[in-house]
Amino acid sequence: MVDGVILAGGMARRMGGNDKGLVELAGKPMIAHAIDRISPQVTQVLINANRNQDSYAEFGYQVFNDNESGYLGPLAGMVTALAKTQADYVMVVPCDCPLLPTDLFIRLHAALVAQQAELAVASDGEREQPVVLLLTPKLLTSMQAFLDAGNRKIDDWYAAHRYAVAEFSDQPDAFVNVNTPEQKQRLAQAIAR
Ligand SMILES: Nc1nc2c(ncn2[C@@H]2O[C@H](COP(=O)(O)OP(=O)(O)OP(=O)(O)O)[C@@H](O)[C@H]2O)c(=O)[nH]1
Repeated sequence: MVDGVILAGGMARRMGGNDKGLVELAGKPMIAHAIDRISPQVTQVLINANRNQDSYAEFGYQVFNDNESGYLGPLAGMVTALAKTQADYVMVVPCDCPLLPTDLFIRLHAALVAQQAELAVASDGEREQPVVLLLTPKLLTSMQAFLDAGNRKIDDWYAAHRYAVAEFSDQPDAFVNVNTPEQKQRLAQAIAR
């Protein structure tokens, strides 16, 4: 079993505070693009959101918040997901990457197994994508302790583990990420072409 967790719990300051997952891109809310890419690959989709939960629930999937006071960053969403999952794996993706690979799970899993790793992270060939991870529930204790100690940087957390890297250099746009209204407009134009 694989839970696909879509992180939509940020403040989206660069988007002017508009809830990024609900902002429209090419005719549908941004998170709907991630759902379309991820849902065929996982057993169930879970949405991690800290506001507008009723709107997120309309997509038909379970919605959960960070269970922490304040916005502590994506790690807080991941910790909560690992604490509640019943699945063998949790695949985490952000809500603001509309072109995620349709073979994301299979390749993260293959890398994890081949490299006998504890987790796998995606890379675009140049940079690791710290919010695109394949995790197992065993990692909860370590992630919770890292967060409780005041740490927030995901790559610092996983660097202390045996981690595999799955490269997607064959899909150069896979992790194109939308943070600002200008980036959103550029991507909408590219999708329309
Ligand atoms: N659960 C949760 N997810 C978060 C939090 N902060 C960011 N994220 C998610 O992590 C991913 C990357 O977030 P960023 O773009 O760095 O942060 P953001 O808050 O969405 O946007 P900015 O405020 O413009 O930096 C997105 O999917 C966010 O929804 C948080 O405090 N909790």
